[in-house]
Amino acid sequence: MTILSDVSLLGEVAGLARSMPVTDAAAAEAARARQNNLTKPPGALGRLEELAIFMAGWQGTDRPDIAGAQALVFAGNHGVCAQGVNPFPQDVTAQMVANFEQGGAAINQLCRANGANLSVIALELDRPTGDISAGAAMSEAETLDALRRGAAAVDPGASVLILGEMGIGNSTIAAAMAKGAFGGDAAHWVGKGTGSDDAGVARKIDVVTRACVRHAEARGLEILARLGGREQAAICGAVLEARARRIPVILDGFICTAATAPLFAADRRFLDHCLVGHVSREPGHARLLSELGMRPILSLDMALGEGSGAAIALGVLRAALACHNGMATFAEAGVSGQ
Ligand SMILES: Cc1cc2ncn([C@H]3O[C@H](COP(=O)(O)O)[C@@H](O)[C@H]3O)c2cc1C
Ligand SMILES: O=C(O)c1cccnc1
Repeated sequence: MTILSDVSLLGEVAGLARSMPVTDAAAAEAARARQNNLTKPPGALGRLEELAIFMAGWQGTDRPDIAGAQALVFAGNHGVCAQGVNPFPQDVTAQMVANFEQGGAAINQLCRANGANLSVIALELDRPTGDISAGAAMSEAETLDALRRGAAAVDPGASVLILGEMGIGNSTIAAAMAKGAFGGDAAHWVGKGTGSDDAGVARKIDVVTRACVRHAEARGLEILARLGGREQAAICGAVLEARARRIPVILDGFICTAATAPLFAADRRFLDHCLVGHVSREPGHARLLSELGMRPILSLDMALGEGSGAAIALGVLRAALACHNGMATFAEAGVSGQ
């Protein structure tokens, strides 16, 4: 059973926001009180203190744990590649999935280095979604199917969930989703992706502009069906399932964050349990984070995807919780307070 088991129409997803668990204010307050008693000047661990308190609220305990970290990378292919928006050939999606399975990608190393258990889920790579500049990416049934795949992939026992994506052409999809949710010029959302030249970026801007004109009436989860893709829908499904199970989520870069924009557009409370691991070099990401009111944990000039920035941020979260759970209080250590 997942949170989506009883959902048969996309329009029903927005209604789930009403019955979602919220952060446990008492647990967060107890964690804040503990932080203020630890042997350091108040607030001296800065953002690490806020991260520990955030984890406490979602896990519902003043001593949050991070032992079972799960990383999920969803892969999909996109019909919009027919528009020449991708420097690398579409076959690279499946080739990278094989590379993930053999342990050879950046995300494999970053999960190993930061203690996350990685699974890769390929979503019908031999059947790309529709070209968003010519029609809808997915039907309602296809969207629901990918949402369910994402929800089903979440380990109910995970202490934190890292999300990532792989899909050649999906920096164009991310720009279209961000524009669909927040408006603005396509040029504000489009970037080089894997290394488009100026002509390639101009093509991406044109495609995103045309797609958003075609799908101008899309709202909420319809943005996902019309302008998104399977890995984007699976990310949304995983975010929803994690929320139902009170599992905090770390989103990755521009593409992963943009995947969740339809949830935010449907009901902004859907992303309350999500952190953003890093701000990507892709210029639309900082703009998107400002629209979402989210502050990234890291800024490392990365533009990779795969969940890479989120996996590195897991290391920061681990450091935050090591201090929170392991430090002595002033009383325990016999250190004088103020
Ligand atoms: C070898 C390789 C590994 C990757 N890992 C993530 N991406 C990233 O690049 C893609 C998006 O960029 P664009 O829209 O320009 O195609 C996505 O698959 C994303 O995850 C990769 C891309 C490549 C080429
Ligand atoms: O920020 C991202 O998610 C990103 C940017 C470029 C290429 N792939 C992913």
